[in-house]
Amino acid sequence: MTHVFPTNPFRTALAKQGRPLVGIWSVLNSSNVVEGLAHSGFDWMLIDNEHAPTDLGDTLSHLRAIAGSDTAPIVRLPWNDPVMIKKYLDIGAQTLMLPFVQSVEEAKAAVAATRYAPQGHRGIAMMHRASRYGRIRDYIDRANDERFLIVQIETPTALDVAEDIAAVEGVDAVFFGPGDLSTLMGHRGNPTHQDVLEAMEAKCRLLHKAGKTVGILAPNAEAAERFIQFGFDFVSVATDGAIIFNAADGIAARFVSLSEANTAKEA
Ligand SMILES: O=C(O)C(=O)C[C@H](O)[C@@H](O)CO
Repeated sequence: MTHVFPTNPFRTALAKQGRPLVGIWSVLNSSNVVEGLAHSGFDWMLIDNEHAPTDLGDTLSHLRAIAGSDTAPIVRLPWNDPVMIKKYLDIGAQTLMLPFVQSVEEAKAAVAATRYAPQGHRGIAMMHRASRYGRIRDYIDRANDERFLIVQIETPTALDVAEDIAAVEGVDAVFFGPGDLSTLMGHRGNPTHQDVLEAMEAKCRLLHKAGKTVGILAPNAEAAERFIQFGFDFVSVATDGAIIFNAADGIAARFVSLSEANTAKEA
């Protein structure tokens, strides 16, 4: 039986759709939620290992839950760390997002960690999920080309050199983090401050001129509309936690007030 290397689904979606890809951010660390959302129609889903209690083993379960759907997984690692990068690639994460990349040197180090020699220094193993436990015979030959690396631009320092970071060979896309960026621009708690939005959009224009792929996380639905209309290449429009807890808060408030009103009427 021949086992074929899966082409990178996120790269395929970017090439195929020709429109901003719509994504969802998963922080709840639940394979049931990931599996359910994988069939909602989002183009991509980010499994967050930076700010969620999600670890390597959890991510493995979530990748299994999303497999077979039309939603492309992206895994955000806790940090730009070569040891973590190796482990996540070995469990079959093909599209990685790395937080807080601030310089060309850091971007180059990230790229090198994702590639086998001679282009990089990813450690070699064959018996892992990514190679179908050794059954994809050309895994090592093709792995460098089938991974997709997204680095986050989320500090003013990184924003200043975003074109240089994006130009590093092997960086496939950059992604703005408005939460950290706004804080470090002096607007803590206000990721949709006009100065922050305009700075990211101005930089996106320059990156697009240079032919680069640019993603962004929308802190709310209005920002999501704005970013899609602006033409960012991929936009996270919601988080699983916000969807569930906002809906739950509304339902609880509605029926608790009904219950209170009814009880007051009866008294
Ligand atoms: O700085 C940001 O914004 C991000 O990097 C995204 C956040 O970390 C994410 O957790 C959404 O709140």
